[in-house]
Amino acid sequence: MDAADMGQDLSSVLIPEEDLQTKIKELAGKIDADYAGKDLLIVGVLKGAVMVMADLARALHVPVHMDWMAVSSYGAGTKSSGVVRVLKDLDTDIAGRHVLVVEDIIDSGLTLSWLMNNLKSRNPASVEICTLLRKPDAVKVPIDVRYVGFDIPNEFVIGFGLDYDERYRNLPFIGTLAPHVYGGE
Ligand SMILES: O=P(O)(O)OC[C@H]1O[C@H](OP(=O)(O)OP(=O)(O)O)[C@H](O)[C@@H]1O
Ligand SMILES: Nc1nc2[nH]cnc2c(=O)[nH]1
Ligand SMILES: [Mg+2]
Repeated sequence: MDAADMGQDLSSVLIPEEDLQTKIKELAGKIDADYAGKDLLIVGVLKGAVMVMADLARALHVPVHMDWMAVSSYGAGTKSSGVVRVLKDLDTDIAGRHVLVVEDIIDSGLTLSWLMNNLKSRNPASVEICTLLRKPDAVKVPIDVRYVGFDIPNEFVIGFGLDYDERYRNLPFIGTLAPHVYGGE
């Protein structure tokens, strides 16, 4: 599916595919430098982080282990419920490990704030965050983020892993959804 196929659902392309790929390679370069000589576990937060995790992992040169957690706080809406549900836990014991959490977006920050507390209680050697997108104007809880791709405006975005009611995750770019799709103005 491309922008043309989306017809009237898409309001605009916010970040084109090429810019996403360039940025992910840049982030991978920083991570490679910071974790040289270390044993790194990258943890993707399902489902949104699937695309960034897959592309980031392939752009990294340091050896990595990969694991996944599935958490959800948005359900079918465009607002965080604030209640984080763990749908799948890690398979890995992270005690003593260097962990890098990979996310698609920090919006209110509620998901990652909860997740970081949860992961820190398991005594990793270190735990840091890499997020492709962040909405500075929407953050409700301060989060210490080591790697950020793009700071974006406070609009509901879709594509590159991000869904609206489970649709649009497969778009190769980040777009904004036309308000009529989710009942806005
Ligand atoms: O900073 P926050 O306001 O907490 O929002 C960010 C979270 O919301 C989305 O996940 P969602 O709960 O929609 O699940 P999904 O990844 O399966 O789509 C996104 O992937 C982040 O995990
Ligand atoms: N699809 C999507 N999911 C989100 N979860 C938190 N913020 C967003 C957003 O802007 N878009
Ligand atoms: Mg998510």
